Amino acid sequence: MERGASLMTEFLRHSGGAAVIDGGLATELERHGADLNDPLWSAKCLLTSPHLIRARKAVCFCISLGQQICSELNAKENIKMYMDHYVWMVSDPLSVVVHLDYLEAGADIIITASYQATIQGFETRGFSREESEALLKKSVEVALEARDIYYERCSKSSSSAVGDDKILKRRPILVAASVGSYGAYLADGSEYRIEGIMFFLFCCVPFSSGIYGDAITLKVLKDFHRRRVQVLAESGADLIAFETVPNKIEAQAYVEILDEENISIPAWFSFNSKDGINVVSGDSILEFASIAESCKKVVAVGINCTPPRFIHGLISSLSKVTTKPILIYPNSGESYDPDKKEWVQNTGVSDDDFVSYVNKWIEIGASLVGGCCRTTPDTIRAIYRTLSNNRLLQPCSNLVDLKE
Ligand SMILES: C[S+](C)CC[C@H](N)C(=O)O
Ligand SMILES: N[C@@H](CCS)C(=O)O
Ligand SMILES: [Zn+2]
Repeated sequence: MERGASLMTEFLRHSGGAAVIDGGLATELERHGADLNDPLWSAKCLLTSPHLIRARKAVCFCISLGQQICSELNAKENIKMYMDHYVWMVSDPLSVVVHLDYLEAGADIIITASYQATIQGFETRGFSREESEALLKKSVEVALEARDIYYERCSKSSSSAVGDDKILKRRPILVAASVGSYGAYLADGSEYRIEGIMFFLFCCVPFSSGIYGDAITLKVLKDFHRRRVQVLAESGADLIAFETVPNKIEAQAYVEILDEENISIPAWFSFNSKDGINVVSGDSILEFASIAESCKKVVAVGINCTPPRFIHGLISSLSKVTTKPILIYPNSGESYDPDKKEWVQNTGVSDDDFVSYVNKWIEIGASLVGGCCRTTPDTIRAIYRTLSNNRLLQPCSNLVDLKE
């Protein structure tokens, strides 16, 4: 069996046959006060990292002076102890907080803040190629750091759950490096809405979302994504999450990159739908699924950022054509206004309604369930509880055990 395929099979086995994906990252960052009205959207939070990394070095220096526990004394444990206290200050605090909130809500998989992080997008903001690649890596480092802190909290906790509803249970946790589509880079919501308008110089060209116009060929998409995927694959993430894929040409580009570039970690493919029948561009789900099916490195296929009411039908369609585990992480059902970069509130479903569907989704074939935009740690906690009542959790201390 391919190493990647066995990773997901083993992960699901240890998770009792069903695993929990985290919830919306960007919208949760916003709920904590981040202003993401920016072409980089959630990736804007990564821009703080260069000076924060420098701050981390400064803290080590101060500690070494004051406590004489610098590296020449080889007192790494002491440094680590002090670092634990400073980690909130010296890391990208908001992303760590959000990843940790999801882990403590029961998520088995956390997805990095790289959805709208692209080398091209960072370069437009004046970063060099090297800095842009470092920012991509930073998105994974932040998630890995959150996982480490989480495991440490689990070790310190005497029970698997504490009074304030935090789930502190040592279990296999995967870090999935998000790759948003070319449409996400365009930052006009074109990966999400059906119709859009693109302006080229003085002419106005209507296009179907996800098609991007004739100039954006398979080759252009491969060239656009190649280096980003390579960097994320070498960053320490466990898998790549190709998310909110709006059309089959982009799925094909991803498959070819995975196959041609010797990408060392597996991936999942997740499309979104506005009608419950096709992917956003109007391409058929069956074609999308067959592209994913053709690639051994793709270890799960599914649907994200799609209203919950469409999920049942989409799982039924997918389950007829895929042999891979099916993942679903719907949004709250609210609509997105791409021009204002805002969600239209009160158009979605409550957490109770969302969670009431979960067992049915599992029953008809989903194996990985979480939430996308406008879902919160509360949504994920409710999913965890629902699934915990049904799944048979098998003891496994961490991913290292899992890989062995
Ligand atoms: C899936 S949509 C909500 C993501 C945000 C979009 N790419 C934008 O920049 O507005
Ligand atoms: N992983 C991304 C998906 C956006 S559709 C996020 O949660 O922000
Ligand atoms: Zn979303």
